[in-house]
Amino acid sequence: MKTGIDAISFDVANIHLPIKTLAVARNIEPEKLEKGLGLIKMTLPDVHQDAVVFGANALTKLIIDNHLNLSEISRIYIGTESGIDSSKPISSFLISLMEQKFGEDSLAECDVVDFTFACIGGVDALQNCIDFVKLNPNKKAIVVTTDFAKYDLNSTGEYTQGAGALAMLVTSNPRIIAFNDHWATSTKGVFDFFKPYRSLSKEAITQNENNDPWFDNLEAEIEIHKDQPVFDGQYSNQCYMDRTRNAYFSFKKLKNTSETIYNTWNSIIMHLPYSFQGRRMLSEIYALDSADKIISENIEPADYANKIKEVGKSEEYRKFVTEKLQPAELASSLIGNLYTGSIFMGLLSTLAHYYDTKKEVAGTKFGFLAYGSGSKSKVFEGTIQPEWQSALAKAKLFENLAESTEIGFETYESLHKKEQKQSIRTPKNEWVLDRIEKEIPNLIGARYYKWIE
Ligand SMILES: CC(C)(COP(=O)([O-])OP(=O)([O-])OC[C@H]1O[C@@H](n2cnc3c(N)ncnc32)[C@H](O)[C@@H]1OP(=O)([O-])[O-])[C@@H](O)C(=O)NCCC(=O)NCCSC(=O)C[C@@](C)(O)CC(=O)[O-]
Repeated sequence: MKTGIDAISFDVANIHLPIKTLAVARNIEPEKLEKGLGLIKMTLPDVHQDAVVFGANALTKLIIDNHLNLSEISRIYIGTESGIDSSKPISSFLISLMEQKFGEDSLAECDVVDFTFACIGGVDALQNCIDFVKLNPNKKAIVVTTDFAKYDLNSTGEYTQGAGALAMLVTSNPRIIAFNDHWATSTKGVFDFFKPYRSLSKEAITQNENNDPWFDNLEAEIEIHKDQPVFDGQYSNQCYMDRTRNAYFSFKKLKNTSETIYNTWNSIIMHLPYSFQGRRMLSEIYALDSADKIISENIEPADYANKIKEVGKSEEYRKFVTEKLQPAELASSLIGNLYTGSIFMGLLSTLAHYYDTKKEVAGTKFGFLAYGSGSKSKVFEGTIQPEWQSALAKAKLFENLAESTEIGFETYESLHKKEQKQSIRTPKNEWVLDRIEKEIPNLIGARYYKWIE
């Protein structure tokens, strides 16, 4: 019995700042962002959007486009690191919104929960749902990944921002991709990127040393949780590289093979915090696992990094990137980081590209290299199924991304600082954040959403 993804839908923020505009405003060479990191646009939520809204919209599309009968859905598992409440998971919001739209108690027997492990939470949810469906082949599960990758203004993460969600139906005998049984993991507890609760004294708030506009409305000593992470960019790259390399070679061990695994993969789908992360990180694995061992096992550690750099710049590696990685990068360049959704957007981008260019990939294997800060990598593979094209006929990924509304730098900053009060786009056929309760004492902070026809 095969198990995997039967249908995919998505909802990404449909307003964007061109990366060139940001580069000029921040005095960064545009070529560094465009040609060095592969960035074209950066998406961000409108006034009425948050992680619940993106997740609810992707899930609603999945249900409607695939005529799903909700009584058949046994699980809705969410991957997210943009939780809006420390107790009530995003899945609890999604259940109430779906019941609002599709009928009271329509999901009353469905198990729901959020998985948080930075960007890899969606892969954890998927693996869990796959195992569940393997044990219960007649049951169906849904994985939703939803996030807003928000970074501080002027930080090195700023140009990698993005927002949106994907929803995936997990079934037996899936139409899109069936996953093979080996899932390799590499874990190490590190502080490369995290979102701690920060204690702020009254004095620190008054001084506001970093001129953070967020402090303006704070008066008392407070424990705050900011959407923006604390991170060390270059160290996070090192952690990404170490975990994915270890997981990749564990995967080889699990498969008990000495063959060059990436050569057996038609496409490689990696977590992409920005478009070119995969190509910048994979050269090491490429060199280490090449059939003719580009790097000799006896190489001196000092020469090792230089050799990897050399390999990364070689014509052969460039060809490899164009063939196996580039299709996954296309959507990332136009969206930015989706955190938990990035790896699945890479899958959708690859398939949408092959769909649009009429390339048949049924029967080929795709390799996945997932990463989440903190840190964990998982490596696994799947085989594209014969019905993948009909299952994705409604996706229209690149047409949808082309309709995104461009905003200027001032609007971007005012959205980022939450000073913008009026939505940029008029919502239609979608969920929106209606209000956040401020008046009723035991409901302060409760968030209400509504469907706009
Ligand atoms: C990712 C970094 C660190 C990049 O940091 P950075 O300092 O902006 O860029 P860089 O110096 O690392 O690389 C710039 C590249 O542009 C090139 N360049 C320079 N100038 C030019 C030019 N004129 N023309 C053409 N190319 C140019 C330059 O040569 C270089 O390419 P390379 O040669 O190394 O391949 C930064 O954006 C950052 O801090 N981002 C936030 C953290 C992050 O994304 N980390 C990634 C790994 S961790 C992860 O993926 C998990 C995460 C973040 O998604 C969170 C989660 O799990 O929840």
